[in-house]
Amino acid sequence: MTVPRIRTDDHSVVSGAADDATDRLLRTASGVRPDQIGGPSLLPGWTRGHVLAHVARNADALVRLLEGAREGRQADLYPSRDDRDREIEEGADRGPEEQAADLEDSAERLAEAVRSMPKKAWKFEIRLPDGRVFPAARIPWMRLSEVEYHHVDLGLDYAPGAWPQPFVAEEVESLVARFAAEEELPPVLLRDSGSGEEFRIGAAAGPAVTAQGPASALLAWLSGRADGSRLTVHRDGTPVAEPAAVLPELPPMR
Ligand SMILES: O=C(O)/C=C/C(=O)CC(=O)C(=O)O
Repeated sequence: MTVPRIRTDDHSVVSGAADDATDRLLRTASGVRPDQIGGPSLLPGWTRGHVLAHVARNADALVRLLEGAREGRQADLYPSRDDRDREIEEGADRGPEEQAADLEDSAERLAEAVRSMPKKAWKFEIRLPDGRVFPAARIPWMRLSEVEYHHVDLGLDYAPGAWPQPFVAEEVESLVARFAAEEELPPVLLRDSGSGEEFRIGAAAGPAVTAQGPASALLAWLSGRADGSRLTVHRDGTPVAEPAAVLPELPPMR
């Protein structure tokens, strides 16, 4: 089976995908009941309200990056990590209607910032404090990732199986690249049961366990959104009854 691909710096195509993802999230957000909003999300210590407030403030943070790129200067996503966390806390306790309205308004501000980017500004090189450097053209992918992962984090009806295939294919490769040389991580050979593709992560010594499943289930585990219990795991060729007890726990990105 050929997996459809998408270039993560194709800002025009990815912006369309991010808008579609945002529409799906808005549909979910507008159906959240008052008794659900303060309930736990899949992210430790965060309610669904924290997740929705974070996605709204992330749109504003990405507008700051886009404005900086447009003006040819480095901009910060957030004034500081403390400011980021404070804004999320402050927004977490709002009711579902206010959350959904903020999500929609902030997404519209981001869409407007994307629309007003001159062509050459997409090439501006962004430098993040963690040392990563990439063209502004990759900002829409940052947004797509935030929206897709955090939609699942709400722990409502949107599950990893709903992630679009092109998103899954790129993110699996990206997380495999991140974890491939991790000395602390026991080796795991991941096999995509749809395409047959294999990926290896973890550089610690010892034989690899194999974990097989649909690409979306591999990504759910790699991104810390699932414990791997939906994967078929073998150790030394023998099926493992409790995959979650054998697979290393990976941290959820927020
Ligand atoms: O690190 C990335 O690739 C993406 C980062 C973001 O989109 C910004 C955030 O993580 C945030 O808004 O907290």
